[in-house]
Amino acid sequence: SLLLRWNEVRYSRRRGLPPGTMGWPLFGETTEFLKQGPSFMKARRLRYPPTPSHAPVRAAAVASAFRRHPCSALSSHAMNGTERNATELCHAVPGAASSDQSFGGKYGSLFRTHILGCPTVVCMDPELNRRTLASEGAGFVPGYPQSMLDILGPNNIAAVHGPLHRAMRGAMLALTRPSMIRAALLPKIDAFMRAHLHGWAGRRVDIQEMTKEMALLSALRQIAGISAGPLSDALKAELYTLVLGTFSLPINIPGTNYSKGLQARKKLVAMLRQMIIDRRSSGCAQDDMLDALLSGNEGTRAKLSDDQIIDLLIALIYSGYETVSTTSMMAVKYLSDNSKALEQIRKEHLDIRKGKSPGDALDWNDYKSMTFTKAVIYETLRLATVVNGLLRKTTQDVEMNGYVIPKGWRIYVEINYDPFLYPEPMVFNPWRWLEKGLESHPHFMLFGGGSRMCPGKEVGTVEIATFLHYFITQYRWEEEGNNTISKFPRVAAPNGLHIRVQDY
Ligand code: HEM
Repeated sequence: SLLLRWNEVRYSRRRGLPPGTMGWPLFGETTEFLKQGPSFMKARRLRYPPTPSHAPVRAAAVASAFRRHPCSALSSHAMNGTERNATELCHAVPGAASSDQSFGGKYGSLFRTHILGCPTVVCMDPELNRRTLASEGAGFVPGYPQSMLDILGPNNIAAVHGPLHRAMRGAMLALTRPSMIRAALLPKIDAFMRAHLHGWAGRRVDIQEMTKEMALLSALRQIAGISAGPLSDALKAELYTLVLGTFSLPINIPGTNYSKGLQARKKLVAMLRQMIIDRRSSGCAQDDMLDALLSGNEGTRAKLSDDQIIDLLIALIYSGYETVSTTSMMAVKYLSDNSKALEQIRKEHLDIRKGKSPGDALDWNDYKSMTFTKAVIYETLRLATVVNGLLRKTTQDVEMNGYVIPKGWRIYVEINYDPFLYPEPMVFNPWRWLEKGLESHPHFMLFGGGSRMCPGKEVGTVEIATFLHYFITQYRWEEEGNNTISKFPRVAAPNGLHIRVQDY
């Protein structure tokens, strides 16, 4: 009790912090957070009253400065010190007032806690969140856990800022832009999915295992034309270990997931470096992402060094792997549990096949017509995502809603369960995406926002949609056995998700 009390008193001495509890010294409330997940947020949303009335520090001054300068019209170069200070803070006060009004002003939207080794402010106000993500450089940088930064490498896109981030992001966007998907990636994805889903009828399939393999092999094919075989098996083994390491405590003792993750990184880097050497010496063009990166073609303009290309390839594989695999697995699960949604999505895909012979591939127009499929994918992502919240780190004291968030704290941007944006947020309801144009809503953040918005959004959605197309039009299925699924902090079926598959 004394330790808990001491820890609270320690933090409550700081003026201007949002309400909240800090838990145990060092460990904070990490255990509760990891155990309870969304309920942890919900309980605190209800516990703390609306924020505007709290605004204890300089709120009025900042608000009046902001009134003189609508955020969008400001350029930081043209401002004097006071004004700049006011704008840096503007994502707090005015946004808070307006968003709390437009979102009902019913619940608290900010609270402090201590999770994942850092003092953290959890923000559940969609407008504040949007502004936080849009404010890289003005007080916020990505705040990914140390283990992730160490294992994904010094040139990882998540770890770099400024011009290097822009160069790496530019290279990645050039590889994943819609014209590339239409011309080069979709045909590869289509051919891969057909082969991957071939011959499942009559089998008991662990859909978790199959979607993992699918996401990895599909990415490897797009990146370097690698098909299933010894090389993909070796890459797979190292990647699985690397992923586990990125979600661990950064203690480098042999045997820990962190230490194994670092070893896996070393081996992956060696394999990718060899791949680059082989590709250069072979001299033949292969029309894949690696070729584009090595030649600086396809608008990847700024030529990257080999080390940067290697970390970019690791980022491409890592970012697309768990996101695509778990969403595909969970879409199958939600469709199994919801016959009305299954009927509707199946009709959409059978209609697409009507105009085609069995061997015809999906084209861009087919993908664009998959309205309900996209709704199913987004709803699945929202409810069972690997990206539950986004982390930012403050690089200076920052005001939010009139509270002062100290330099070096983390902001946890909660994106998926806002009850005003998503009424009955815990219910699987894909139709909500058809009603209000939620995808173009400014508070749609399933793929992040601002200058870190996911560059793989469209490729990832195309992969999941193509997988669902061939799965749903060829097969029906039933769940078998006692499958359990945990959704937080990672989506996983610890003993697999088994289904019995039959021809449709
Ligand atoms: C459907 C599945 C996907 C989801 C839900 C998703 C989600 C996200 C989110 C929320 C972010 C923002 C992270 C932040 O702001 O801290 C992000 C960033 C990123 N995503 Fe995705 N992603 C998906 C698929 C992909 C795919 C397939 C790729 C690769 C082709 C990819 C590559 C990246 C990269 C490289 C970043 C970092 C961007 C930067 O820092 O500039 N993602 N993703």
